[in-house]
Amino acid sequence: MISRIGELRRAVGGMTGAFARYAGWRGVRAGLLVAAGAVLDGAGLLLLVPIIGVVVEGGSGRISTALREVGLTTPVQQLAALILAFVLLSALRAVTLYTRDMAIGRLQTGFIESERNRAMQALARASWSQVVGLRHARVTNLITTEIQRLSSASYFMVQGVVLGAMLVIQAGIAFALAPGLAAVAIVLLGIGGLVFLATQDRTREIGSRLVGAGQAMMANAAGFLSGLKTAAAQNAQASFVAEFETIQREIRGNQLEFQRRQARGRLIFAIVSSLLGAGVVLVGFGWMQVSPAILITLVLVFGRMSGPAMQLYQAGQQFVFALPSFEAVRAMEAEFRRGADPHGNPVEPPAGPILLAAATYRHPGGRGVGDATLALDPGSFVGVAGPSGAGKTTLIDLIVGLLTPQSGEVRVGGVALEGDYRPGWGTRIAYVSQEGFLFHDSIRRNLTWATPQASDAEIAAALDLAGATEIVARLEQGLETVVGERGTLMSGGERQRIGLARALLRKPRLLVLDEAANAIDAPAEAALLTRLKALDPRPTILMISHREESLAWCDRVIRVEDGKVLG
Ligand SMILES: Nc1ncnc2c1ncn2[C@@H]1O[C@H](COP(=O)(O)OP(=O)(O)OP(=O)(O)O)[C@@H](O)[C@H]1O
Repeated sequence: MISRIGELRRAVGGMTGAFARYAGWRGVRAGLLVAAGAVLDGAGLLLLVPIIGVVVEGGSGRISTALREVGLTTPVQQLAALILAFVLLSALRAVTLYTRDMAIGRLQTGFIESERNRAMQALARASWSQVVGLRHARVTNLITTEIQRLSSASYFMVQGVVLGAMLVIQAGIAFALAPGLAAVAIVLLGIGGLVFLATQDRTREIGSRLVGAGQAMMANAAGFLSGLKTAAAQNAQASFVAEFETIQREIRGNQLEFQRRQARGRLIFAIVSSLLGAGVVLVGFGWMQVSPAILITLVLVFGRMSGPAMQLYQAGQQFVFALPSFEAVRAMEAEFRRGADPHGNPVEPPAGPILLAAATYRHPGGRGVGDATLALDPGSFVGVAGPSGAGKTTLIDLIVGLLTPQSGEVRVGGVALEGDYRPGWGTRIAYVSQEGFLFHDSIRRNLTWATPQASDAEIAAALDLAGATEIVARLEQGLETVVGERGTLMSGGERQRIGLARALLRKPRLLVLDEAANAIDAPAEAALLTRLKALDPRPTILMISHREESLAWCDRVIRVEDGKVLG
């Protein structure tokens, strides 16, 4: 049990530490506001003693004596003064709580934003070899659903701090009023806290299972959506739906179990706290001869404590339940950071040829490219050919700097493609894939995604070069037409031309065409390649293709076979 509590403590420490590091001095300010709110709350409660004293006993306490000394002799005068003080205190408390809640709200939303940004930055900086094996559903789930749960974890964590501060002050008041009685109640509360801790590893486990089920649900939905056409054509939707339903059942089961635990907690708490209240009245009245004003105030204090104590219990449970989301988000981030390149300022490599000297990259499993030696002059138009799985993409990934050779070297303009040169080289590359990679937005936004400053004239020139002017002219809304998810409202050839126009708009030093024109008919492709060859200045063009008639346009063709680069 000790080790389980230790593990839970470490997990709680991880999240609270992250929050504290994010909050910094703003956290100190919020903490002071929390403390001030609790103190004012306690002061309001303490003021009840003289108020009840005046009402019940006609004013015999120390405060009544002090009030008499300043000229407030009748109980009505004293009550009026005390109630005025109470109202002022309540107003001050309300203002403090407002400021506190705003400060906490800002911290909480800022924390979530920073966690989301951290995760995205880590993803953006992760090495390609890590990213390539990534389950998209996992990332999507983590940066949406799990970060949302993390948001509720941070809410309950902060709420726990606020409630804890209130309880400490109230316990202090109870202790000041009747030390013996309060000590017993406080010890019992402490035992309750320990029991709580010891039973929460199960709550955390349910939370972890929910993270797993959430990822499975996202993977199912993503798989279904990406294979929608195939599934619909083959009437195979039922298997996705069946899997989806199974995952839903698992999610519901976990959520129900958590709710059962919460409800059971509330039940036990309600019984124990009413027994405690009854015990306080009986013991205080029967044995300890506590004065009525103090006894009534004590009952009010305990009554007032039971709500926050119950909320604290529930907040603690909710926090532990959502904690695995924080752990999952941070685990993903750590995974990305492990293999990431240190990022400085991108520096463009000097002009000059691209050289590969015995560059080798082997994927897990041993396939890839070995001992590739090659020189590509600026402005050359080079074809890359070879059977499927031969290593063409791996070779290109080495040239563009997505992969770092495990041995050998890639040099651009005389410098090794390392450190700041790698991202710098990336800024001068345009990569066009077979799919065209369009996202659900207008053609204009798709075109200017990497070059937001591009003018209309530049856009028109790029569309012309890619042979896409006609395509856009045919559309009622022209450049403002939305292309659908992954460009599905356009044909394959149209997508490829828009993708190519976007690449040309970048005016790259290296243009990679990865089967980027295979959906365009042969005469149109010939016209396109003629225009590309005539570009002045011409970027180095690397064109992967399986079509011999396309490769015939190149100045030179490199053949890749079984991981070996020939020519
Ligand atoms: N991330 C990876 N992990 C493990 N093996 C990989 C990975 N990426 C590629 N491979 C393997 O390395 C070999 C070369 O792959 P590559 O994608 O470079 O081939 P290719 O010539 O571009 O093929 P295609 O023409 O089919 O696109 C293949 O056998 C492939 O299965």
